[in-house]
Amino acid sequence: MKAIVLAAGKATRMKGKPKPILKVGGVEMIKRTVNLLKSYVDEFIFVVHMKEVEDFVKKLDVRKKIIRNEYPEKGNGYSFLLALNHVDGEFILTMADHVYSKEFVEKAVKLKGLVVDRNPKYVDVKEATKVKVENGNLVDCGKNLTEFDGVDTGFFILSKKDVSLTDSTSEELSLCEVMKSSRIPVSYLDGLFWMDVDTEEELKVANKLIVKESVKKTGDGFVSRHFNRKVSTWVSSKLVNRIEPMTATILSFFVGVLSALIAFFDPLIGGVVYQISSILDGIDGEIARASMKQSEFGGYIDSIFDRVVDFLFILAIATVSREFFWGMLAAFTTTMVSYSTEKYKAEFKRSPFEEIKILNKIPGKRDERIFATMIFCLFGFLKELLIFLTLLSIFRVAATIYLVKRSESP
Ligand SMILES: O=P(O)(O)O[C@H]1[C@@H](O)[C@@H](OP(=O)(O)O[C@@H]2[C@@H](O)[C@H](O)[C@@H](O)[C@H](O)[C@@H]2O)[C@H](O)[C@@H](O)[C@@H]1O
Ligand SMILES: Nc1ccn([C@@H]2O[C@H](COP(=O)(O)O)[C@@H](O)[C@H]2O)c(=O)n1
Ligand SMILES: [Mg+2]
Repeated sequence: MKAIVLAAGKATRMKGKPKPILKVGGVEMIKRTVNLLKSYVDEFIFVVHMKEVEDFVKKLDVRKKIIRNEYPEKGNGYSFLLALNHVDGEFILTMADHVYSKEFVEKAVKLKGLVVDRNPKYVDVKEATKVKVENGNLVDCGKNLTEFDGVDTGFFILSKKDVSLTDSTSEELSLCEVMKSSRIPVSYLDGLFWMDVDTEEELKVANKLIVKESVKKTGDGFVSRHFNRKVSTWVSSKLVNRIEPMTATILSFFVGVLSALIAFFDPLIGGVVYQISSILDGIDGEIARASMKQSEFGGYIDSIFDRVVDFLFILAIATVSREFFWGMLAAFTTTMVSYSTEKYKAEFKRSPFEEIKILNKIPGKRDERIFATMIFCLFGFLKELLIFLTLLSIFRVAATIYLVKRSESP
């Protein structure tokens, strides 16, 4: 299937900036859409006007045709008609200045016609293009409709036969006019994440929402879900367009090592810095997922660095408290918590947190251990901390093994 991507806008409300190549959530808007669509599309038809956009699109590693629209003032309907000559049969049509979640695209590509949102959660309906539908077809559209059935998401799955060429003689031809005169079919997809980014403010909001959406759905402990992620996503939204995931991984690792070095001299301060490193440890994954830069090596090294930091911190506490027996047990058992879930992924080729949902609730995850460590360090209960970590980790590992065995039993 082909996809037409309209990227010839003048971006008047953003002072003429090349909107399609502005970064949102760490990746250029047009590239985000291409990345989400490329598994469904065998050729992209880009309609461009700005040289910067054309140069960027030329570098995209996809099969493509680039059509220059010399008259952007003629409207996005004119851009669409320029591209229509290059498609046959069914095709996708979307806007280069819209951002969509993966879930939205996965569901939208199975629909027909204009995808309409009856419960838009992330756009200003007053500013949005609203649509009127009769018998499943588009009969009216525009920003000023007072009676409407939903909001135009800027995502279409059309067949060439759906589109009747309009005989409009007006100077400017909007996509709305083309689609209205063709009475194209309409499908509904409600309440999922998508945005039309027309202003600087909407760019900031989209950035924040994409990072917020990038929090992993499973595998976080209680402290991470209810506290750490609130802080890390705020930091990630500030850094997502500026740093790579690996930079964040290395940063949180060094803060973790620093916390252990400090704990050798002052466990109280060391414990607080350890908790800060734990919060920072969420940033690398958030940036990786938001900017579509997840990598196996990134996940691999992120986890290994965490083991090193946890070992060093426990070594510091064992040294200061001269409790090496409990220190050795705490270091071993906390490492086994990670091993017991990562080995599950290696053997069963699935996430234990997806397969055995209760594992997301059982205490003993790293974020919970580190938060508890900070509390024990604040009160100077160092030996008690090592015993606590050992017993909690033994409980978590035993529970994991039991639940894995039970999940495998017929
Ligand atoms: O002891 P567990 O919890 O199994 O250790 C897991 C942890 O190292 C994971 O790291 P990740 O970066 O994915 O998780 C962060 C936690 O480490 C932080 O403590 C928390 O504050 C942050 O929000 C994240 O949840 C590894 O990916 C796993 O492989 C490892 O098992
Ligand atoms: N450099 C990195 C670091 C992490 N990842 C991915 O994120 C996952 C960890 O997520 P957190 O939010 O808990 O940090 C990790 O398993 C990787 O999938 C990455 O791709 N690159
Ligand atoms: Mg991490």
